[in-house]
Amino acid sequence: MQACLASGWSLSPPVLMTLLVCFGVVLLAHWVTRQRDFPERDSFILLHLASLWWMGAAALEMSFFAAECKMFWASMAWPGIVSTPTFWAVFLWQYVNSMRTPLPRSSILGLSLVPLLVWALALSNPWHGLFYGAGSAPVDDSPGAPVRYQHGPLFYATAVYVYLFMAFCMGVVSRAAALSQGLHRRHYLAFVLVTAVPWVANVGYVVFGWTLFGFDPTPFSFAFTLAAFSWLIVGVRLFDLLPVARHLLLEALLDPVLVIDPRGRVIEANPAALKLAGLQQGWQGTELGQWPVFGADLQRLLNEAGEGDQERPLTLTSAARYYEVRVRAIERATRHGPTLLGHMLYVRDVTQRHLSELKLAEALALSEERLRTISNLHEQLREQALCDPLTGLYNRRYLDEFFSRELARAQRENLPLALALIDLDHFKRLNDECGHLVGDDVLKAVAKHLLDNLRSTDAVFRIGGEEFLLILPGLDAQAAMARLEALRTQLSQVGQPTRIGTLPVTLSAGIAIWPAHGQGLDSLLQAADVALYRAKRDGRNRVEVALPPAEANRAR
Ligand SMILES: Nc1nc2c(ncn2[C@@H]2O[C@H](COP(=O)(O)OP(=O)(O)OP(=O)(O)O)[C@@H](O)[C@H]2O)c(=O)[nH]1
Repeated sequence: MQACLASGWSLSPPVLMTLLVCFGVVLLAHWVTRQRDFPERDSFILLHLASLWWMGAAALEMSFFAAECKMFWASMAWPGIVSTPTFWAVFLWQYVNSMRTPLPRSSILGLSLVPLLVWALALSNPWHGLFYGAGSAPVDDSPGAPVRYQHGPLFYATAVYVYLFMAFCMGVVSRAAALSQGLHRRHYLAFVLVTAVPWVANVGYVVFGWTLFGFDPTPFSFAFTLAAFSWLIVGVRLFDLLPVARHLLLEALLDPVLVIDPRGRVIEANPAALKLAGLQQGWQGTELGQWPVFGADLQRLLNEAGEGDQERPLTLTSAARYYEVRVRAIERATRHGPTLLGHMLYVRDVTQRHLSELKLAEALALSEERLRTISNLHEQLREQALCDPLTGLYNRRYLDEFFSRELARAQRENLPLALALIDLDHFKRLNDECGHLVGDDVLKAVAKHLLDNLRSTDAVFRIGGEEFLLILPGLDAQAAMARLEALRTQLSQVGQPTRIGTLPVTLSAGIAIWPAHGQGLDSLLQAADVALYRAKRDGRNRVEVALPPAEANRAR
């Protein structure tokens, strides 16, 4: 060093410019170390330390006049030259894959082996001459003239090694740019550019002999790299804004979120998830199934989840809370299709909604029950409105509805329809002699007698005090006569039970047939009434059929 200083040196503009870039890199690296959350910080700093080394050695090479001093510092630059693309590749790989874990020391050491080996080979060049050939000499006789190097096989082997890393870097960011969209794509394209400029400068120097101020232009291209990184980091805040924003978002979420790797280990959990599990630290990398409170349940859901997004209910009986778990596969697109990187579990607390749903279902069941009661009551009311309270028989109100239906059926089926008007004989006398209550008993007994002897298609109505009406679908005069005669005979043969014992009761009846004796209810009732009158007149305890209309008119 003393000898080199003695042989002369100068701080030429290229040297000053390189030192300025070095200063900028130091400032940037310092700024990065002070950031709270800077992903891939280690590899980023190592990358810049390597480039700093490279530029420092290049600055010394440019400043010293003696050719042997220049060659010494050119050899000294090699650890930086080889480490720069190495850690550049590591940084990009971590950045593109969002790897937040720091680089292990063993990896740093392993990746430093080749740069150290190359350094040793470069420094020992005077003995083997495999790095720079004997033809390496200053370009002219001027003091401090740059050395034009004759590159040996070890130089080219190292260049290939370095270019493999650079090619890897280009591949990683180009692919990331192709697979991403919008802002992310623009960021990745910026990385493509930052990677391409030093590489192009170096390829130009090695293959085409490009030089800047007579030197390898690569260290000077770091001025561009520095400017680009400063812009990306300080201007766009690329490295801290997006990850920090994502991190803050995850922290701010009130719902628990967990990220699980393909081996079922929790690699990320937001504060809500930790709170629910009652964990604080030491959870990273632990098995999801072992997590307290919900681990086993979530693991089961995860095992059951198939392809694509799934939404599943989860009830934590211990906490009396209800959740909905969204299981989302995290995949990376590869040439051979998507590769599973893990799963994201988004656990949404739906207790409030679930309880409301339960309450709603309860209210719904209650209103259904009430509706059933109301409709039963309605039915009862209708029954009561249409039935006679004493005998339980249909009353006059239901007669119109029933008759219209039966008449329509008779018309449709072309069948006769019989009406029989029944009146108890001397009922007034019975009432007077035995009392009204006994009269009621008789009315009930007669109603029962009529009901007991009806077909399912027939109907019986109480249409007046002791007056009943039978509607007998499908019966002509003869058949109706036979039915009424049977009813009358049976009634007259047995006494009717009352509160004072059995009492003899007889009835008289008048029959009218549709369509022979009338077309509507009124005309048929009138015809039956006339026939009943005849039965009463002719001695009671009789059944009479209405006369044909022509004969009836004559009889009037
Ligand atoms: N117990 C009782 N009697 C009633 C009821 N409705 C009407 N009556 C009585 O029924 C009797 C009807 O008598 P009437 O139609 O005049 O004639 P009747 O005594 O039956 O004589 P005929 O019909 O000519 O055989 C009256 O005494 C009414 O008070 C009732 O709901 N209960």
